[in-house]
Amino acid sequence: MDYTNLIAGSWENTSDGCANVNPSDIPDVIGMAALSETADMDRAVASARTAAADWAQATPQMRFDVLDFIGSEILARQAELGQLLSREEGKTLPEGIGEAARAGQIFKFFAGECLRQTGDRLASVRPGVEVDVTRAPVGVVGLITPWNFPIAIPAWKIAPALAYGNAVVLKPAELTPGCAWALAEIISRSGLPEGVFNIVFGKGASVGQHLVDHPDVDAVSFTGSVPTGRAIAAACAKTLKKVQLEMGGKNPMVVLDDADLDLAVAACLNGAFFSTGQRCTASSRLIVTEGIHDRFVAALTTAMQGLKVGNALEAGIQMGPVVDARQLEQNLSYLKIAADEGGTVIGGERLTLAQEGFYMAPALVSETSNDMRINREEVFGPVASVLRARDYDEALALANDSAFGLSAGICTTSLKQASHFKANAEAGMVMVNLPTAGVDYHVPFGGSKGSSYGAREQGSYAAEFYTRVKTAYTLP
Ligand SMILES: NC(=O)C1=CN([C@@H]2O[C@H](COP(=O)(O)OP(=O)(O)OC[C@H]3O[C@@H](n4cnc5c(N)ncnc54)[C@H](OP(=O)(O)O)[C@@H]3O)[C@@H](O)[C@H]2O)C=CC1
Ligand SMILES: O=C(O)CCC(=O)C(=O)O
Repeated sequence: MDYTNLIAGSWENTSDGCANVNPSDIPDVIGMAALSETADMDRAVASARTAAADWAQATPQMRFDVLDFIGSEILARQAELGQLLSREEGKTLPEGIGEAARAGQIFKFFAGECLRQTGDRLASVRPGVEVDVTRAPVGVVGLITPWNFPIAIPAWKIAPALAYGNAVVLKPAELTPGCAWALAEIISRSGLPEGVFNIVFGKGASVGQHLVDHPDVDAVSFTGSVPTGRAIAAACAKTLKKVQLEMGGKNPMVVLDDADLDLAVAACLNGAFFSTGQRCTASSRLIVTEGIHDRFVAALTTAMQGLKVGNALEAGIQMGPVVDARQLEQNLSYLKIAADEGGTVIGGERLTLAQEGFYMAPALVSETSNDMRINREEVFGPVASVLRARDYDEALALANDSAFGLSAGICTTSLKQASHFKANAEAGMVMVNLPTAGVDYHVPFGGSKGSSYGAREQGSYAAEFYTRVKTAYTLP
């Protein structure tokens, strides 16, 4: 399978390619993705620019029909797309199918948004003058997406971009081109005018950077690592582009003495290890009060060690492989750093299974302190650390002592403490008796502090980024 660029409505052949490797079974090469050059990106941006004006004028019905078509087809093909996703990214098949379904639902939600136009007609402070406040598309938006949600994240950027009348250039992650191409192929048959949506495969450092720097791009939405996000924000400032960044997390999950132990263990098992821990919302710091600490660590260790690790496509597997060799090395090196700094590492061995893949056992690091690197830096693997806290107040202080602020959770049966935590946790998303990861598609997503920058993604709040507010005065 060749994953080729879609520019101005044409699929383009390219000579060079980058292999799409199955992390569960390394010899399984799923396809080859175009290794584009900056000239390809120039043509994609030019195509979007040419198509942008007409799409900005498209009726709500036209936009609805396009997005509804895309959502319906993704939902109808969720099993097949989920299989491709799990094969190229390594999350388990139920997780892959669930993510594909989520992508379909996102397009359906934003199809509805096309019809829910909002605006204000106001009286002016001047007699006889009318004031209209409306939202206009931003223009050409560049979307840069990571490998860990290879269909849902492109979906939650593309769908609002199109719904609010923008033209798009997508640069998906090199590690997971298959889902991005499948999504582009559906979009190419949706009735969307040619050139409104373009996809360019290739390296972030070359074509991704070129998209960010391009003077004809009006806005950039990015999800990925902190260093790349910061560099993109700096580059966007030079050309005064709108920019939206979703980056890392070091998400705390507080477990209080009064928590339902089984529920807390289930929430932490899910939050820390499902999707191989490769979620920016993963519960990576488990902050546990004294009275439940030892029982919690023992129960979570048993549950973690019971997780069936293996080929993402096999039935019954609960944790797939790590996405690639570099990420596996990063995870293992953080476990070594944690041990060197005095933590007790449980699990986390590299695994050799029947198939050659990037496998490791999930890991818990107990007896840690919040100044250790394992608690300050994002690992992005199936690794969670445990911190002891005297009481709720200390647990909250530890939770908030982080450069990140994406998601924060608490397990408690106390309404008082749950309410206090919701109000005082320094995070964009707060979960009570639920994992820190796994969010709804119709409400805002994003964090505070070093996790996010710019307007929120998802739900109707996405309009903030994908539109510009226009104020018009009329003397009739
Ligand atoms: N918050 C999150 O959801 C995610 C966080 N991460 C974190 O980032 C670490 C590294 O993962 P990685 O995939 O390399 O993350 P990156 O931030 O490097 O990549 C994310 C996206 O940005 C692109 N990109 C890379 N460099 C540039 C650039 N200079 N200009 C424009 N686009 C660029 C990448 O392209 P390409 O892939 O082709 O290089 C990819 O599409 C992980 O270990 C994890 O800690 C990773 C993924 C998601
Ligand atoms: O937890 C989720 O549902 C979404 C996580 C996410 O967007 C990410 O890891 O990039």
